[in-house]
Amino acid sequence: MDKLLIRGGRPLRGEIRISGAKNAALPELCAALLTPETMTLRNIPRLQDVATMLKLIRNMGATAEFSPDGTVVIESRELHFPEAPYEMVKTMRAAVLALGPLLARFGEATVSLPGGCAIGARPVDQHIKGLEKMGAEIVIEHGYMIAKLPKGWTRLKGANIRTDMITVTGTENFMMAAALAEGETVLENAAMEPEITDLGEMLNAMGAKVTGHGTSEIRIQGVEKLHGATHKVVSDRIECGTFLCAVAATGGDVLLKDGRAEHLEAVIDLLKAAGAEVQAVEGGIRVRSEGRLEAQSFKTTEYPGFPTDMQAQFMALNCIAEGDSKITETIFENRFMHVSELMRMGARIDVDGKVAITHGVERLSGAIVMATDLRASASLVIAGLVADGETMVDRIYHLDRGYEQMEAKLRELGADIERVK
Ligand SMILES: CC(=O)N[C@H]1[C@@H](OP(=O)(O)OP(=O)(O)OC[C@H]2O[C@@H](n3ccc(=O)[nH]c3=O)[C@H](O)[C@@H]2O)O[C@H](CO)[C@@H](O)[C@@H]1O
Ligand SMILES: C=C(OP(=O)(O)O)C(=O)O
Repeated sequence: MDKLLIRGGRPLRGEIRISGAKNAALPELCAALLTPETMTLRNIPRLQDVATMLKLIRNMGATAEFSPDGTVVIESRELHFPEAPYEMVKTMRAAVLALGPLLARFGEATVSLPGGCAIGARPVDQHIKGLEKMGAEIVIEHGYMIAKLPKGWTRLKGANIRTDMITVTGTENFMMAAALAEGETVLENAAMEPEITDLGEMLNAMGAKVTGHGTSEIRIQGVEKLHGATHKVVSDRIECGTFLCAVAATGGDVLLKDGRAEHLEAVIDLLKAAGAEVQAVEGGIRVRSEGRLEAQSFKTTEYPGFPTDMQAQFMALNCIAEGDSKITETIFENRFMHVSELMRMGARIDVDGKVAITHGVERLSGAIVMATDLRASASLVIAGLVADGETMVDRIYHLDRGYEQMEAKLRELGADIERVK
């Protein structure tokens, strides 16, 4: 199993390019199934989750060519197997995003229930309820959601859907299903993440009629057919935020090309309050930092609030900053798995339910630590970059799910980091 060996203590300098967003690429690969015509997606990141999604859609009968320049060309004229089997869903929850498009275009879908994961229970009840409001008949059998249209129906019907909480992939499933439904769908309490806006733009490029994406009320006027199109995946704000935290923690001066400051306001405001210099520049974001930063308290909330996917990385920064911080996780009930590993490196953290209090220490010391989920892994890498001596991060298959060439990018910036078997 691959591990990362990091010798800490080097500032980061230079420039790297931020990749396309995992959380936009995954729904958009599924959205390509909404048309029999050729779809071209550019700026697709080379990640384990993308490889799993491509395997999934090829398994259904679609063709998908991934070129070295990050372009994926997909054709799904017919699908002989509109299913997302457990084997694939268990390693990538986002496979649930196949449900909406398959049902909308083929009138049937069989998708494994994802089950819980390290960060929480993560049920998909809202996805099911919303699609049922559009007329879908969904039964749970043998761990699978088996969905079909009622007898005599050829399309889903538009509906008013108000979810009990804001759900990102739920909103995406409804947008894709509604694009081919009969009549209008109104999504209230919709997620507003930049990945939702990007999906809306892609659907519109395919001939869909989506308005309000990026606000809490999205309207989709269903059309009979969608056509082929080309779309460029938005840049990954979480990868960008992770590098911002890494530079703020180690000190240095880095240009993050293609980083979108307007998608990271909550994170950037907090980094500035901590004492880092962060500037939107033409074509990216420049971050500079020196000396010890001041710890910052924050609470994770839906976009445009502080993202839960950045909580672990900012916590690593707070651990070596001056003073205490209070971190409240409101999205997932079990997203502090990195705490005990950070403590093994000398961090001082108290956890009580959904609140973690960090007490800044002057230095961390390298240790063997274990990654438990994607962003927890990123926080351990940041801790390793500032720690004295060697840090070995084990189980980095989590990291490979969502970061493209993280160690190569860090090495380019001067970090002493290598992948070992
Ligand atoms: C592929 C992708 O885009 N993943 C992101 C997406 O995950 P994902 O879309 O799975 O997360 P949601 O926005 O759906 O989850 C928000 C909260 O709602 C709950 N919930 C959600 C759906 C449902 O049917 N029932 C229910 O109870 C979840 O357990 C969680 O507590 O948004 C999360 C929150 O920003 C991010 O951390 C993930 O990186
Ligand atoms: C939790 C995440 O992803 P997923 O929803 O794919 O598990 C993440 O990207 O931090």
